[in-house]
Amino acid sequence: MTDPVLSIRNLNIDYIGAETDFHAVRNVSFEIAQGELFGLAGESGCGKSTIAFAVSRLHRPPALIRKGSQILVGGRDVLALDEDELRRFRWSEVAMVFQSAMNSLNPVLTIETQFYDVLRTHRGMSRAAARERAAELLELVDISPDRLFSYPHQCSGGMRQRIVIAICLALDPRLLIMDEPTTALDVVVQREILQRIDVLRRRLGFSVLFITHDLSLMVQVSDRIGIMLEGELVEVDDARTIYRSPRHDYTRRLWASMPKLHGARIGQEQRP
Ligand SMILES: Nc1ncnc2c1ncn2[C@@H]1O[C@H](COP(=O)(O)OP(=O)(O)OP(=O)(O)O)[C@@H](O)[C@H]1O
Repeated sequence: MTDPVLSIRNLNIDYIGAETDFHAVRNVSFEIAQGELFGLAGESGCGKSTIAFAVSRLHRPPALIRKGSQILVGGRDVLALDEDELRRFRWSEVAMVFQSAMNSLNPVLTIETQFYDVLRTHRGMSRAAARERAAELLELVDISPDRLFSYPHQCSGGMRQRIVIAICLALDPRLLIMDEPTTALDVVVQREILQRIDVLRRRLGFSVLFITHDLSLMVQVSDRIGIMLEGELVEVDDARTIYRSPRHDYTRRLWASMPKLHGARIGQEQRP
């Protein structure tokens, strides 16, 4: 793989306890290429979110990244960034969409003002320029620019989540981390949002780290998938191979627990 967007090497993360420490992420290494959609799967508590938070340095005590761990984004050593560098790095290099992201919009501000806050703070944009850019970004996620003047409560859950994604894309990040981004939404809306992400990453070239419990959606949308078990990454392969010919017994059991797949992979539906 030439110049991966994300490179994780020997990542070890502990949760420090009063009596004992819990080794939540164990010697994990993987890479994500430019434009690649990488899915991370595994049972609840296996360490997926801990990795997602560490990549954007959003982990907080008691989480502690052990010495010897390495996280590079676009070749930069994320673990060595100081506070100023981190502020610039977040949003512009890596943006993160959480499960509850749609509730993270400020209820008393219009959508337009929320775009403006990000674009003014990070790019020094004027209100008029920010409005123009915000309208373009809303169109990317299939939302009419008229919505700029709505408040979050006037938008549906699916629309709010797409607005958050549009705000995340405002600064052209290299990597979008999506941790259970659509879990609170109904399945049709979930699929529509992932289809849109798939089209956008092909068009704009950003990479995606995608975490979900919806394994069939993950298989359909991902290029490669990593399987985690009790803090370790036990298998990584392209989505088709890992689904059809899993090597690890745990991966087999994981697939056995999910409903059978019907229909084409999302990316294939988009291709002519
Ligand atoms: N603040 C914390 N203090 C102590 N242990 C924690 C803390 N946060 C997470 N853990 C533990 O670390 C392990 C990994 O948690 P993590 O949230 O990364 O798992 P996950 O795979 O994302 O789970 P889920 O799919 O349920 O979100 C779990 O055993 C969890 O109990």
